[in-house]
Amino acid sequence: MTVALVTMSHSPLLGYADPPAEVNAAVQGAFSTARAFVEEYDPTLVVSFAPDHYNGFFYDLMPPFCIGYEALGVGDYGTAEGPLDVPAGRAGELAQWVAERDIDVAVSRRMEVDHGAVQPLEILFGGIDRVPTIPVFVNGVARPFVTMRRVRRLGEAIGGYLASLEDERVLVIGSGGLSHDPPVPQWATADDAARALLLNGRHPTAAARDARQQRVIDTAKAFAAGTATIRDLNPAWDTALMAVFASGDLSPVDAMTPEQMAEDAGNSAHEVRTWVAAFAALGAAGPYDVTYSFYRPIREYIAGFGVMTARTAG
Ligand SMILES: O=C(O)/C=C/c1cccc(O)c1O
Ligand SMILES: [Fe+2]
Repeated sequence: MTVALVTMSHSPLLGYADPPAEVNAAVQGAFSTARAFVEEYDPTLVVSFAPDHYNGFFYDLMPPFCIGYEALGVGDYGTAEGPLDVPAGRAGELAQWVAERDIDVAVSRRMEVDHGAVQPLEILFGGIDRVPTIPVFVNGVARPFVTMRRVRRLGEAIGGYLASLEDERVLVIGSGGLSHDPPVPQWATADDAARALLLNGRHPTAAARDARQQRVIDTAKAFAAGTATIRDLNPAWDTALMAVFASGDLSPVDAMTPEQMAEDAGNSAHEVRTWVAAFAALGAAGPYDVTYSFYRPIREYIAGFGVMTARTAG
């Protein structure tokens, strides 16, 4: 049994914004390094922890966690549309294992996933159906949020299952974060039209999707120009959290609260829950070494942009 990890920020603006060439080269270099790490490891199974941005999960039924037995990319921001290669039997075993360890997870026999889950698979594998992948939704945008301790325990429970798979080389992916505050609507401040989207905005028309995406693209341009009203990135917060992940002792995340996280690092900083779950899963399989760490605050992408790779030691 071996387990390896890639955690990475995602940004739907990757194909829509134009940062300085040097920044773009640095990000592409980080992706190349992560890709080489994955190619060398050659995983037989991927467990992808990802949030959703009101493309697959809505307030008509919003679980904190969900394991997909089948999954489809929705194709937002030009990402791949269509089925992932989900090993349904393994996904069912995983859900049972986690339930037996007192963690309540929803399951979906038809999970719809957006750029949060799809982008890392495209970057690392060149597609969403190249390697058997179990998608695990971790709510990172829709209040209320479970405690960070709970997320860590979910990761540990999943890591325990992965460690039991003698015949697999498992890669866990955590997608999202770090500090960022993109204009994803929130229930408390949304108008009626936005609330309709948050409640049940599945399968929007092309025009509705374009309008929604254009708003984010325009905000990114304004943010880079220094004229947006969204919360700024917080490199100190981001790098301190990455140091916790690298240390192997995740207990400091238990003290993090949603209120303070939003205050310090923006309303989408909750996406780091996917990193917590991924590192906790890796740590449950044994001590690990971080083999690569990249960080840049990139306003054009509305993202404190981090990439880390790690694997069980020895
Ligand atoms: O869902 C959207 O429209 C935008 C999401 C977004 C924007 C910027 C950075 C991110 O990590 C996002 O998920
Ligand atoms: Fe996101």
